[in-house]
Amino acid sequence: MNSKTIQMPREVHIGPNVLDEIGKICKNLRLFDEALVVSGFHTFDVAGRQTVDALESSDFGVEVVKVKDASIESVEMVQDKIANASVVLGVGGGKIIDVAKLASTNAHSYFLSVPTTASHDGIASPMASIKNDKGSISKNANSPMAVVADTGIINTAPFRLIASGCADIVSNYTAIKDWKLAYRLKNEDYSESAAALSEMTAKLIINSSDSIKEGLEESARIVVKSLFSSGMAISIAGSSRPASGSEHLFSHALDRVAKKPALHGEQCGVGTIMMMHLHGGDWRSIRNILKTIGAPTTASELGIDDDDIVDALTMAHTIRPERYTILGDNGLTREAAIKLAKKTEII
Ligand SMILES: NC(=O)C1=CN([C@@H]2O[C@H](COP(=O)(O)OP(=O)(O)OC[C@H]3O[C@@H](n4cnc5c(N)ncnc54)[C@H](OP(=O)(O)O)[C@@H]3O)[C@@H](O)[C@H]2O)C=CC1
Ligand SMILES: O=C(CO)COP(=O)(O)O
Ligand SMILES: [Zn+2]
Repeated sequence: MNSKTIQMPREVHIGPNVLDEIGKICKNLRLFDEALVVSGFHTFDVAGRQTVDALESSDFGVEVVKVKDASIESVEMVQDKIANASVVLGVGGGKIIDVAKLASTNAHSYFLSVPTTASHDGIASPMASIKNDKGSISKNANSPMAVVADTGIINTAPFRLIASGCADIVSNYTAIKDWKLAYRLKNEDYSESAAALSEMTAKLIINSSDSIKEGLEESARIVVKSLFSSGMAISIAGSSRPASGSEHLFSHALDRVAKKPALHGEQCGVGTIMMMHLHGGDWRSIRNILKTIGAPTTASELGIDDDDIVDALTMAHTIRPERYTILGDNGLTREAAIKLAKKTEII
């Protein structure tokens, strides 16, 4: 049997005010001297500056780089700044964490994931989703050495971001159905334990959906823990398969065609409703869960034109042709896409 390596974070720090401890956390991990903080144009004010202050008070020299998008150019820009840094800290949402994760992997530097929101399950995963002119590619990267999730900060993020994180997890349901299909039809590698963990995480969010409320620190904690365990499913699989199927291809396609795309998890949630219908599953219950969480369930709630939904449905299968899903090798015809989006009341 072939050997396999599974990477997991070494430490997870979660709770209010853990960000103030980040200097000590780095030192306990035997990281010293120079640190590079990668953050976003909003998230620097939310948590980046506080990260710099905490590191400086533990005697780190700190450089800061702000990133706008999750492109390969951003990864290269960050990589160029790493030079002497013993550790790279990604402080922000999904795109910041992905860029810092991949740049630190390429530069053989350690990486700490410091999420400012619970909007995506890349917080602890060993993958980075990088956008290019074809949509999105999933690149292997090192898992973070540690995750420092300050639920006091995450809790103050707009609730829309937390609801989006829940929808990203709900999408595990169709991702697993697609994965099983690819296993049966294409003999693709499949991991029972990764699939079970991914589905269990989605169930956990559904069972907690009534208690996920705006402004509750406990809600932020539940969602972060679920995103973390979804990331662990990705670690076990060694690919994003357990958390990304046809619904994610639809979201990546929307990122290309929509004038103003919505949040990643929001788009994946709407995609899950439609892909569950294609799988012959209970799409209405997926829609009800998303509604309970407060995530969008229609094109207009996403702020996306009906035509863009249909275009994204017809091109989704082209985004990662190697990832077989319910969309098959040829995808949906325009007529089938319109029928699907209407039947599920997305448009
Ligand atoms: N690697 C993996 O395994 C995975 C990767 N992903 C990827 O993650 C990305 C989605 O992440 P997501 O976080 O939704 O999107 P973004 O990283 O684009 O963040 C969305 C917006 O939220 C802002 N923001 C973040 N935190 C706060 C806060 N506390 N208060 C106010 N604003 C805040 C960001 O600000 P700013 O402008 O400062 O960035 C940004 O404007 C996608 O690119 C997706 O492909 C998703 C799942 C798994
Ligand atoms: O978003 C992800 C899992 O939620 C990662 O998936 P992708 O590989 O499709 O970018
Ligand atoms: Zn996702």
